[in-house]
Amino acid sequence: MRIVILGAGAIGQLYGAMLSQGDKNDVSLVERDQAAIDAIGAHGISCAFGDERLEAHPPVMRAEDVEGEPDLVLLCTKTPDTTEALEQARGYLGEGTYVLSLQNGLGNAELIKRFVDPGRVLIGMCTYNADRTGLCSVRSSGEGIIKFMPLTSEVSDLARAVERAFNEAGLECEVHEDVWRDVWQKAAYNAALNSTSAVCRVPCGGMGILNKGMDLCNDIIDEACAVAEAYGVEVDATRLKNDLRRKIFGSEKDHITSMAQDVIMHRQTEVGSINGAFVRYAAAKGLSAPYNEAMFCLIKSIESTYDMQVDSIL
Ligand SMILES: NC(=O)C1=CN([C@@H]2O[C@H](COP(=O)(O)OP(=O)(O)OC[C@H]3O[C@@H](n4cnc5c(N)ncnc54)[C@H](OP(=O)(O)O)[C@@H]3O)[C@@H](O)[C@H]2O)C=CC1
Ligand SMILES: CC(C)(CO)C(=O)C(=O)O
Repeated sequence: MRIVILGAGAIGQLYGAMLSQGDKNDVSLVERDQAAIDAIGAHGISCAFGDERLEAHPPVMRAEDVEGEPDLVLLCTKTPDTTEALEQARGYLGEGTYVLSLQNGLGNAELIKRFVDPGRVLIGMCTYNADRTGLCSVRSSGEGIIKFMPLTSEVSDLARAVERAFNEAGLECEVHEDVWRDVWQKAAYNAALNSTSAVCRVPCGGMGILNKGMDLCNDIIDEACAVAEAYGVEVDATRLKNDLRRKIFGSEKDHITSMAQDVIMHRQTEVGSINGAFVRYAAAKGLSAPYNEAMFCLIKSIESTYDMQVDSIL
């Protein structure tokens, strides 16, 4: 399968390195950061899974250098960059090209539908984690699952081939007719963990240190799940809260959430499509979502004051 990965950041490098193993797939990455293009071009990608290391050398380029039309475009930019990335991909989005988003947050399918027919939109979620450790290196606990669905709920041969490609690459993956419940649950999980860990600038394990931190995460989850239910999506808040507790004391303890990575690196975050989305979806049903709104306002304030923040007074 010919795959173009849009965004050679943390998760893009993880997928890129794993999917390009062997000779089954023809994988390339598209990146806008020239320093990352140069580093990956010179050294390849290095993925660390504890003491194990995987090295891979997939080609990486700018959008204008992609030749031909891939079978699959795998979106690995942050959500505020999706529109720009797909604009730049217009030249190689062919009649047969599918676009898959496993990005966090809500509203990703709506954005992709502006560029390809709904029949070629694949939407889902991923619980793998990836932390950048350099321009061309990442680390991951290596644990997780990917679930996705065709937006039209018709599971095509291509969707099955995508599922197979991920599984053969060692990334557990399932395609179903409907994974909206998983997408909303993942968004609720991120609304709690990503925003709080980003405010505190700590790895996930840091949120387990104080019961108060866990209580706040649980309140955000309860509120996000109530919004999901208002849209007819049945989510299991208790399971999510247990999952959160298990992961922040276990496999995700050292992971720095993608939103905390953004705040630490002074970048724009995905808070608008995570906590912000719950606030908007709640308002559209006449509900309020005060915990999510507070986290949204805090992260937006942090984002807009990077150049004013004080690290020391001496
Ligand atoms: N990291 C993780 O553990 C997980 C991440 N996710 C999701 O995966 C997605 C990607 O996250 P993550 O990998 O952490 O993000 P990163 O910020 O590490 O990577 C995104 C990359 O996309 C690049 N990019 C932005 N715009 C374009 C463009 N127009 N063309 C080409 N490249 C572009 C960025 O470049 P630049 O540096 O210039 O901004 C950056 O290198 C997000 O939606 C996130 O929520 C989901 C599960 C886990
Ligand atoms: C925390 C994690 C890895 C969820 O499993 C995530 O989605 C992120 O860092 O954005």
